[in-house]
Amino acid sequence: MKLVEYADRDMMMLDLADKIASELAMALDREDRAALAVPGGTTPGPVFDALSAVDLDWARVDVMLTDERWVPEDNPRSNTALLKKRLLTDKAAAARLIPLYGGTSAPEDCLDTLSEGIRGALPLSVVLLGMGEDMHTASLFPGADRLSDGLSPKAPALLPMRAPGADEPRVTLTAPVLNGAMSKHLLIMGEGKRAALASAIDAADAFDAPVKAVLTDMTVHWAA
Ligand SMILES: O=C1O[C@H](COP(=O)(O)O)[C@@H](O)[C@H](O)[C@H]1O
Repeated sequence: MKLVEYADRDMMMLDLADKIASELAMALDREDRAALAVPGGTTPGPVFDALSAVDLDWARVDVMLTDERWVPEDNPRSNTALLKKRLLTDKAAAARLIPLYGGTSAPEDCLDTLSEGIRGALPLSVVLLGMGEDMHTASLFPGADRLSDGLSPKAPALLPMRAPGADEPRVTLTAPVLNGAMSKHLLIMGEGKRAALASAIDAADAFDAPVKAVLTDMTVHWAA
């Protein structure tokens, strides 16, 4: 794992967007298509704003979330709504969205269809992850009902996840899919998350600190 500390948050967002854009461009030089997975939540919006304006052959890029809260797009907690509003706009509007929400009452009811779409886009060229102060990443939460399945090297690409720390059912890309990305970035801000990262590094295993499962070869981007 490599930790990059930035003097300020704005600089971090712009630098990170630039890095992701060049990694996608390199992937498109090698392959017909590139795949980018990004988090939801409160942190990545400014990276999305910067990325969406980048000149790239977006029509050859598949974009998916690392995880989704099982809520419709008109719910303010919808990660898909954030993605559509802040990333899949401007030049990046030409990218193909691989959905992680299927509109059924439970994720299990359309898991096969969603998984099929994801499998067709793998492996990921670039993954950008977020992290909560509870050390969850994507929707791999401490204490989640299927955490052990999600951390397994034999995990399917996508799993439903329910956890005491999550307000609603989730779906999440699993550890092997996240770790299979050619390039991995973790974006965190503030002292609380910096301390959480340190705790995860020191943790005995990933069950109490799921982000630990994806830290190998990770670049962590942090600003106070
Ligand atoms: O619930 C989620 O939380 C994490 C962290 O979100 P943040 O608001 O602290 O940035 C996020 O990475 C994940 O995609 C999201 O579903």
